[in-house]
Amino acid sequence: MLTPPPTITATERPLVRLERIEKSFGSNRVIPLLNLAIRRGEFLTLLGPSGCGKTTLLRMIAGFETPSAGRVLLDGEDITSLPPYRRNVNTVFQNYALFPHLNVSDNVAFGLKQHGVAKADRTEQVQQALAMVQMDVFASRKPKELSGGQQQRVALARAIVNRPKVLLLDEPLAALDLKLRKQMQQELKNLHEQLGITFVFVTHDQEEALTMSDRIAVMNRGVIDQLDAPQTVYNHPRTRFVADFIGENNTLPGTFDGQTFRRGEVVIPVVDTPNVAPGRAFLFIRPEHVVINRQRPADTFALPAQLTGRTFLGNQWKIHCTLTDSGERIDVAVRPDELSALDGYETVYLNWPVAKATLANDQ
Ligand SMILES: Nc1ncnc2c1ncn2[C@@H]1O[C@H](COP(=O)(O)OP(=O)(O)OP(=O)(O)O)[C@@H](O)[C@H]1O
Repeated sequence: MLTPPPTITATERPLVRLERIEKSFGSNRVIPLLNLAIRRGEFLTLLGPSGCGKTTLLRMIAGFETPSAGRVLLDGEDITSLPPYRRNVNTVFQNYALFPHLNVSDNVAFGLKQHGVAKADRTEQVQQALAMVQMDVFASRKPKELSGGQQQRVALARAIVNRPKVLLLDEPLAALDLKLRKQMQQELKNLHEQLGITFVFVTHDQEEALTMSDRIAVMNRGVIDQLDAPQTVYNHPRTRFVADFIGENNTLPGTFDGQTFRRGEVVIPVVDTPNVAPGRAFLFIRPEHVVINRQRPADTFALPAQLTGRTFLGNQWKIHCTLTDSGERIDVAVRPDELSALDGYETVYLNWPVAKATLANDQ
């Protein structure tokens, strides 16, 4: 007997759905064809290099841009042609965009006033929102009397005060210095947990994406190459672009025969090969997973290599190796206390735990 399909409950239905979205500016096709389902309550990050279309995508959810084709759905409702103020979403921008002539409270109250919320309710909601971002003590200051981090907190309070269904964040921390940025990352995560609303966060900073997100959509020229949890994106990159963009990876070209990966004479066992077609393929292995053997191991594969250089990185050294067969470079991360064991060796044999490598066809 066939098992009946699972019933989709309201909580499982995606909160935001982008259906067959396309976007061009004149002849510049920024988003060729994109589908994306954003889960209710998740912290989703759009990650990718400058110009890949992250902001354009976010602005289409916000309503500041109209797709050239396709639909935007919020909670099942088609909002494609609704103006921003009629959508139950708010945006926080990199440059804060506060009204300079209004004090902190009035900045946060502005939207509520526009929507006709009564004064007493307004005061209470503003107070609550400011308290959530620890800015209640600055309620009567003007934006120019605040630091960048404080202004961004006010912008956040303004965006959450009416409890939108989705909070869109367009590189909100990019203008802050590193220390403050780290602190605000944590605060944003806390805010997300407290509010329980859906966050869609844009960044080109992979570390920020890895630490903050429930899921990351890695974008490459308007295409989502991979949409997964941070650990999956990091440990199992599905394309060469993702492997290069997230953290550091050694990339080795070769041939996949359906079971093993071959480079000339060397046969390398692989296990992480979902959707990899036989033929030309790339193996990705992180520097921290490569093992330098001084003798050729008898029981497993090994790639002969020369040690050609080293770079000090504080808590680790990066050892640069050149593969004997091809001249390609492989970097290996070692701890400082492991370094002296390599002295005097020029030819070594590289391998790695089979499960640590990922394979992909070039895309
Ligand atoms: N209003 C516009 N008119 C014309 N071209 C635009 C417009 N907005 C964006 N673009 C183009 O669309 C492409 C994607 O831009 P977008 O701002 O979405 O990228 P991004 O990934 O957010 O980059 P960044 O990290 O630099 O902000 C770029 O080539 C950009 O020049």
